[in-house]
Amino acid sequence: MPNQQALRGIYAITDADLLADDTQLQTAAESAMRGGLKLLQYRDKTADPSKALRQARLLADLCLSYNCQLIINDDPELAKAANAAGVHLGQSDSNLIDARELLGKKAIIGSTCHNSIELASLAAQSGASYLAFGRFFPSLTKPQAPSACLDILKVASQFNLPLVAIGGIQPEHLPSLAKAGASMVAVVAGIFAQPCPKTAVETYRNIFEPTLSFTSYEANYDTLSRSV
Ligand SMILES: Cc1ncc(COP(=O)(O)OP(=O)(O)O)c(N)n1
Ligand SMILES: Cc1ncsc1CCOP(=O)(O)O
Ligand SMILES: [Mg+2]
Repeated sequence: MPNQQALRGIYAITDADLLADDTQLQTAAESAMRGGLKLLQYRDKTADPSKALRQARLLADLCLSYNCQLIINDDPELAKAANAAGVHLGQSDSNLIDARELLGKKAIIGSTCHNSIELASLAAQSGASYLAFGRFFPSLTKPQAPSACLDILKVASQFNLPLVAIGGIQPEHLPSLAKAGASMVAVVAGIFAQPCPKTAVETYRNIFEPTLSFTSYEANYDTLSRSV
């Protein structure tokens, strides 16, 4: 299991349409990491298991060099095979408790909660490492994703878990998301549809990170845990 770091800051998610082959994936992911990315999700819905394993391992190697944590979307077995830091599970994916058993207590396991405090409560009880809400804004990557409103983040602070906001997030949205309680923002197109992912990550970080210190769930934590 790679080193654990605080779950806060920018969370980039890859996209198979935007990054069509291994070279594009590697180049874009490395560029994002050179911009200071510390959390990356591998998301490929094309369901080709051999490609998925090859690319997940490629990203895992790259993440090691940049001290970035790799999360695999949907697939706990792939996360294990690639020695990733964890997995992100939606409501139609594998069961969180089974994934925890497979990956161990140190694994990062995220759960999609859409706009629902009931789903968040279930995920928290099942041992989720973070709760993801969204989509907050129109998204070209997943236009049909159920929408969420900022208030859900405020209500979800009761779980004392890192809260992720996702869906159409642009730099100008960051102050309101941080103020509402997001400790991470998950971004696909805002980073990987840009000509330079490094510059994009720097732009998001420069706006989000200073705001976070005073507004995230970590405000109650010892400053030592603030280590993006
Ligand atoms: C950080 C983060 N949040 C939400 C999702 C969406 O997961 P899911 O609902 O399972 O949808 P797909 O991504 O599988 O289409 C995510 N991947 N990451
Ligand atoms: C996977 C996912 N789940 C809800 S919105 C979304 C896509 C986010 O991508 P983008 O940042 O390009 O809107
Ligand atoms: Mg899923």
